[in-house]
Amino acid sequence: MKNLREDAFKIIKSSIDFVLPEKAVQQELEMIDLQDNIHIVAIGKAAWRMAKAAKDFLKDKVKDGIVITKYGHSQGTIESLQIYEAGHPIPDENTIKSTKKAIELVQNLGEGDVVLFLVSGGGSALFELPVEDVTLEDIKNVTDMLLKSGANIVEINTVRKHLSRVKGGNFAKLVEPAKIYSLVLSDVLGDRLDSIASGPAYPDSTTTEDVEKIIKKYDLQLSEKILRALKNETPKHLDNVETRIIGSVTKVCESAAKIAQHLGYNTMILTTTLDCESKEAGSFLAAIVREEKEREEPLNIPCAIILGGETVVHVRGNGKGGRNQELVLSAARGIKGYQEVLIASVGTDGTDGPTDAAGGIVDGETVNRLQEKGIDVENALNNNDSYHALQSVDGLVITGPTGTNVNDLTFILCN
Ligand SMILES: Nc1ncnc2c1ncn2[C@@H]1O[C@H](COP(=O)(O)OP(=O)(O)O)[C@@H](O)[C@H]1O
Ligand SMILES: O=C(O)[C@@H](CO)OP(=O)(O)O
Ligand SMILES: [Mg+2]
Repeated sequence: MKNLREDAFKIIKSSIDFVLPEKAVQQELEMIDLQDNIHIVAIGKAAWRMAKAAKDFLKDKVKDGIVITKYGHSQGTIESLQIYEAGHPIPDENTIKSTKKAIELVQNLGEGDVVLFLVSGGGSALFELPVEDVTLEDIKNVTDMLLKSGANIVEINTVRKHLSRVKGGNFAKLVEPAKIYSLVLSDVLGDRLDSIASGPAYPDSTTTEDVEKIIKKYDLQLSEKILRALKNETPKHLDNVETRIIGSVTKVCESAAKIAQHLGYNTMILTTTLDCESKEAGSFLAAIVREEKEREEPLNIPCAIILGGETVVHVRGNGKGGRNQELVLSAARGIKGYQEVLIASVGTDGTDGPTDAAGGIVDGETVNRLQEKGIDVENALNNNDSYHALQSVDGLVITGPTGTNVNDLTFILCN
């Protein structure tokens, strides 16, 4: 007899453990021969763990360095490195303060120096110094507007890159003539290096024309000042940078598949690029569950169907939630009444939206249980209040910050 819920938590824990950055950083550093005089700059939600792994491996070759991560994401001191925490997903004063420290650290380096740049998602909010005339307040407003617009991360970062002195390849320019060796943990679908953390050390493929299209598409109401600033073009060629991707959503899906198989499920990775509206993704997943229960297609039961990606939410309500929680709550509607089924979805970074949950988990009884509590699913979805709905039926997945960040893992279990 299978315990789907127990298995789901095993799959979540083990597959996230598999994509913690330590091993990947060390393996990459083993393959390259970095000289002395290394300066570490680590940004993003996985920055602390990446920097710790690099320092433990390179030891005294590291001259100095800086870590800029999200609040609650650092785990103590690392010898020779300055550690900072700052605001995410909206940047704050500490973002600017620590970014200035990072610039100080690299701006007078010479040709013999190497910056080991450890990049992970979250970097856009944590690493920022706006172009002239643009204030932190402006950046906060634009970020908030973009995050709620339903724009995907590539579009969001296209705009952010054109308002920044460090994003879109600009940081690499500040590091010249020193070299940059970048190790990147990808949380952008398709591993677009100029989008991950807004590509501070990668030639930017987006242009001011792309920015104009995005402003129109999402009807963004921006001031004259911001529109003027957005005319800044980003570097398209960089000569001092080498880049390697050391982890992505594919890895977490592969590891989830392995664990599910080991637990006795017939397993399939359906996609690693799920990118539609969260609610629509939920409806689609419910349709797959029904197909399994009615016809055992596409897999024989017991089965695990795994998806990776990053859905989007057009936030219109004033509730609390995240894209994974919204996805599963939406899915719960379409699997109502089915026995021995489950749908789970989590952010591998351990935080889904501005909540303390990594994501959510629902089954065929979720909607009935919500009704018993007096919660209407449609109302909760319309108000983007998936967190409180799921909380009332023990449907939240809480992991705390994981120290990695490779997008979202979603899966179905059917028995
Ligand atoms: N109440 C809500 N319900 C659903 N999604 C939300 C809500 N509030 C914010 N979000 C979404 O959460 C996203 C930020 O979540 P977060 O997990 O920090 O993203 P990431 O892990 O990609 O940094 C925003 O893009 C926004 O669309
Ligand atoms: O920093 C960023 O630009 C994005 C993508 O890399 O990460 P997150 O969605 O975690 O903020
Ligand atoms: Mg993201």
